[in-house]
Amino acid sequence: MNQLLIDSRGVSTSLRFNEASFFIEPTQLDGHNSSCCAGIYADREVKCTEVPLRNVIYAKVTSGVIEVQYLVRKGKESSLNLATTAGAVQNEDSTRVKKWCEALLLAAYQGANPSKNLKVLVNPYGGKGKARASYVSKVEPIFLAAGCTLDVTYTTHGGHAIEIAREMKLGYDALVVVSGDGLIHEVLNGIDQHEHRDQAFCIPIAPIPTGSGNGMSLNLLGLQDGLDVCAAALNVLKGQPLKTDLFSFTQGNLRRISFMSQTIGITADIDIDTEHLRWMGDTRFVIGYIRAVIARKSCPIELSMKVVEQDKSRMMDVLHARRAGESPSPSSVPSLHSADKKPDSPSSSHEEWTRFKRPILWMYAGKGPFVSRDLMQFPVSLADDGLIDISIQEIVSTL
Ligand SMILES: Nc1ncnc2c1ncn2[C@@H]1O[C@H](COP(=O)(O)OP(=O)(O)OP(=O)(O)O)[C@@H](O)[C@H]1O
Repeated sequence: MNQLLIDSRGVSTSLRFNEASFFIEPTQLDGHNSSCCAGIYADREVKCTEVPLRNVIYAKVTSGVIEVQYLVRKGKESSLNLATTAGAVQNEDSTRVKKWCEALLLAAYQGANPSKNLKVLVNPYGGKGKARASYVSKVEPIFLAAGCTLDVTYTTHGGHAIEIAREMKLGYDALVVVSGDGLIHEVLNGIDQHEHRDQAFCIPIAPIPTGSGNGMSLNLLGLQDGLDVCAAALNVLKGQPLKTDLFSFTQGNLRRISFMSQTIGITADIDIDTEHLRWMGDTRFVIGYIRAVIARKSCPIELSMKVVEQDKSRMMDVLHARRAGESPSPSSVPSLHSADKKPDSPSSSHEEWTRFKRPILWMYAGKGPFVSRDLMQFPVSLADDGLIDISIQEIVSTL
């Protein structure tokens, strides 16, 4: 039977797991186990804690004391926190207890190694400036509990992450970026200059959301968990690598890699004009947007694009088919273009380009869906569809 009895702070407690969950359940002191997941123990309520196996971080036994660490929520809507159940094992031989811990870990990690080799970058300047505190108090304890090897660098200046990623050793299981999207942008551009660029691009990048927008984390983990640093740390340990498109863009002679969005007009100004409002978190973008819309600053652009789809309902059909697994993701990813290869231009290509030349308030191009919690800018975007989604706000008369 897959159950262990421990003495946890004077209370006899049963630990067991099945293929979905790990259960911690106080039992009767006389050793008679309650058979369900809630009951009456003495004159107080006995509660069984059910933890999804995905949230189990580690289990070990040392000198007859077992310790299981896992992430739990205090309430349905609250964020995850690291918790520990520990106690002396009752009437069990040590070999069986060791095997029980191994079996729990095997189920919780589905055979993967919990103890990962991680390169961690922390940007103390991002968002509200709380990255260092969040990392030390919440994220690092989770990695250490899982037995990870950590190589941590706190960035000291803008551009620092480019330098680190450019020189980075290969062989990390993941590159953990404790910041917002700006630092991820730097990391990708550093990797783009790496001596072994293709291999370096294969190291998964895992965001821990401590910036302002945190679009990448929201897109990976969803609205409930996208801003939860513990959920993001869990993703580092348990997530599966996901391939995503990158864009290359050139401004003057400078070529850069972009992963989320490029924008022109007031949406670009918002980011820059609200730098002094960092203390507000992502609310700074809402304030900036309202101010800019009232000012209605016109932006002249000329845009040439190869249009794949303009019909919104057909875009939704494609999205639903992918989500339902009816249409497969692209089986092979095109190889990376070298930095000196210029994309074809409207004048050099025979393919059909659509030209747009009217005054606008903003043009937003990229992948999503979210660029921040309040802005689902690219609702039908898929990570690997090979497309850049473009939305344009023309200036319309209010008369
Ligand atoms: N120690 C530092 N001091 C000043 N700036 C830094 C430092 N370390 C990194 N930076 C810069 O901070 C910029 C913003 O970082 P980050 O993306 O983490 O936060 P954010 O802009 O608040 O979040 P988001 O991009 O999600 O809106 C980065 O592009 C980087 O150039």
